[in-house]
Amino acid sequence: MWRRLVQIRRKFSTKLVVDDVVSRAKRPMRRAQLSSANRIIVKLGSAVITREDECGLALGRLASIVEQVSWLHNNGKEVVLVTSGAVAFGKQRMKHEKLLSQSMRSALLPNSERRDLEPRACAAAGQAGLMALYESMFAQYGISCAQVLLTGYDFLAPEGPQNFLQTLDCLLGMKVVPILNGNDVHSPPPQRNSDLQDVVSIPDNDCLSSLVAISTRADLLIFLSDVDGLFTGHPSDSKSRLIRTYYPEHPMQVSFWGKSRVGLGGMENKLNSAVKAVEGGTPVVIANGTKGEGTILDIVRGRPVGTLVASNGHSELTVSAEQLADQARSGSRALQGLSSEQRASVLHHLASLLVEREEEILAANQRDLDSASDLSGPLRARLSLSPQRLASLADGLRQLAVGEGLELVKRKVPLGVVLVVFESRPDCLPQLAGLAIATGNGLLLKGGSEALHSNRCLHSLVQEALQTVVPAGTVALVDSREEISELLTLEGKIDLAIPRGGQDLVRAVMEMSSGRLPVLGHTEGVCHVFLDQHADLEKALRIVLDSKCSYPAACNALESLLVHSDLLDTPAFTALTSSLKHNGVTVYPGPTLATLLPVPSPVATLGTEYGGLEVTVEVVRSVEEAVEHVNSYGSGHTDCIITEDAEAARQFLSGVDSACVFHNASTRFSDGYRFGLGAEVGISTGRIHARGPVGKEGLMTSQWVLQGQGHTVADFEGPASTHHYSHVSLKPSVDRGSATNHREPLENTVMN
Ligand SMILES: Nc1ncnc2c1ncn2[C@@H]1O[C@H](COP(=O)(O)OP(=O)(O)O)[C@@H](O)[C@H]1O
Ligand SMILES: N[C@@H](CCC(=O)OP(=O)(O)O)C(=O)O
Repeated sequence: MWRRLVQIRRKFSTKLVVDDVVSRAKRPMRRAQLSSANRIIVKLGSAVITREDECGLALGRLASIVEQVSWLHNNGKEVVLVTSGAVAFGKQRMKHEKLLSQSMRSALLPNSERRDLEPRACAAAGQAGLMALYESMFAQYGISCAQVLLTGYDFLAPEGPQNFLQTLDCLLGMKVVPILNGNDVHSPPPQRNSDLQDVVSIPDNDCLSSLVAISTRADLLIFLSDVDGLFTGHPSDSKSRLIRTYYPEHPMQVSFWGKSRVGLGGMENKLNSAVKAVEGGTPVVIANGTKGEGTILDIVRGRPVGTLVASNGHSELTVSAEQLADQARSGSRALQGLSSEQRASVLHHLASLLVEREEEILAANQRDLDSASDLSGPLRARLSLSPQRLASLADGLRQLAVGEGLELVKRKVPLGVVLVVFESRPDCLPQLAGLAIATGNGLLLKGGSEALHSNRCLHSLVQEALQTVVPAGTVALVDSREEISELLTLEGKIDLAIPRGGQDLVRAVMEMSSGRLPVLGHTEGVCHVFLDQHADLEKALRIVLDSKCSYPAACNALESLLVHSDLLDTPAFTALTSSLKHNGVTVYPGPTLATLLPVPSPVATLGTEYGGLEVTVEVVRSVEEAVEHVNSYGSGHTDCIITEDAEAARQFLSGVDSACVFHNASTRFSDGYRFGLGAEVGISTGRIHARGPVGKEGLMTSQWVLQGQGHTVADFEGPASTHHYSHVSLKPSVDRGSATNHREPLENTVMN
């Protein structure tokens, strides 16, 4: 079968393939681009068309497909249907006929003349029924359709495929939906091993669709089958995974066996046909046509449905999302195999590169800043790098490199592969890479497009530092948003997703992953400082100014200042507000303050993260009220009380339910580097164990190691038990792989 296909293709290619096919084929294709596809070929496999119980056509499914095709057609797209199912449907009809006439035939015909169900005869019978149905369904939408039956000769004729192309053009021009199938009646008899010279049949409709896609220069070919797409192995095997994107330039390991209930070609043939179509310039999506409604429209809208087979633009660097995850996983394993000294040397190398290549990094950063004129003030501030920032990043990496190696029984192990999506701040990149290297994790990074050049520059330095010891793919930079949505569905390939940015980003990541991956949320920072009536004015001034003005774009900057009502008429309050103004800070009164002082109208909403030189000032009457305000309007990030009254401080620190609660200290201390974590994965405002600035421990999990000497549970439990659990604390044991310095003593169960 495949030899015949190759033969047809070879002949076909020499006749038809036009120059621009090569350039069309080399265009990289992303899902989002599918929405601009104009000419779309939809191929329906036999299993989509016929019912599972072999009783007739699957009317519900077909109606939904016809409805979607009609919608596309009525919205200006040129849709060509390629329908299989004539043989399968015809077989059902003929079986019925055969049963009816069985007794008569067996009486009249000698054994030698009884015939089995002949596929060509079945196709002839089935095709008429199929077309009748399509006609009546399309008529519901006011659309006419036309039958086009093709053979290999249509492609191989001396004059080329122009005859049928002209017919197609004419039909499309007249807004008629062409419905294609192979002309099975012209096939050689099934038992004959055909002479390749005389081949006029096309092996199957996957092959036919790809030939049609290439010759009509279609923008998209959709294969609808009875499985969700191309899997790494047979879909019924629990170890198989759906492949979301397949780049022919980077073939993946796929095994094939079996076909659909009634299919002819099988998945291997479908993939081969898809690859040919891609080489001819048409991207392909293989998806399930038997479940759910709207699959075709979802594909055309660029949603991550099925498997996209497309060119990556022949880029050596582009690999699929899954391959990126696989590379990061094997990189993580390689990192785990390194000694702590080797890992520390990578971190030191990266730290030196950040300092030595300062000029290169700042130039890349300047390119981003130059093209970011429309970015809001806070985002622009976060985007900007400086020599000081690079020096402190380098310092943080050197801190990460210090490992003491503590022996643990419940040992710490890397999570595996972590995906971090971050906005604006390029300085996140070396921090996150450092944390991943220190903990032995593979890392996939997606930064904002506004920091493209800075991120690429910093990532190349990470690769440079890494490549002497582990594969470069251990820390990968992901290019497109589309890859992120694919990566977020890769259960088992990615162990944790961390969005670092505003609430919108966190929400988008959670939605895209829809519960398939654990997500460690780092959301906004609406930090409060409460000025108690027993505050020291001098401390208050220093803390408030530092919290607000030292880096207003940071998530740990002050956004809401709460002032005890007793301070309102004091020189302390006046001094504080005028010094804020003096430092360029715009003050917005809260609703209560607005009723007490002759100030302009109050802020519309409390709990705003300004990210710039702006602050809300509100009045509260007690510590309890301050605590309640913070818990209601804060984001659970960092909140501080300024007071000399120990009881007030105790009340605030125990009442406020945030990741970080401070007494007489700037909110800006809330930071992984300042907490001695070297660098931070992010600041978690969630309530799981990783809370506040999350350093290496956020990228680690644990593993229990049990050393026995032939112990069984029966030795400890039940009437014949000879041992008992004593749960005595033991000395810590070995820490696998990580160059980390876990100091917490862990308890171990001893069995005697
Ligand atoms: N690696 C694989 N991924 C997906 N499907 C596979 C794979 N290997 C074999 N198959 C089989 O391929 C079938 C789809 O191909 P095919 O029988 O040609 O379908 P259709 O009739 O829709 O053209 C599926 O039903 C599945 O059983
Ligand atoms: N012309 C044949 C095509 C068969 C075919 O290619 O089947 P499938 O592999 O299900 O797409 C028919 O209509 O049954």
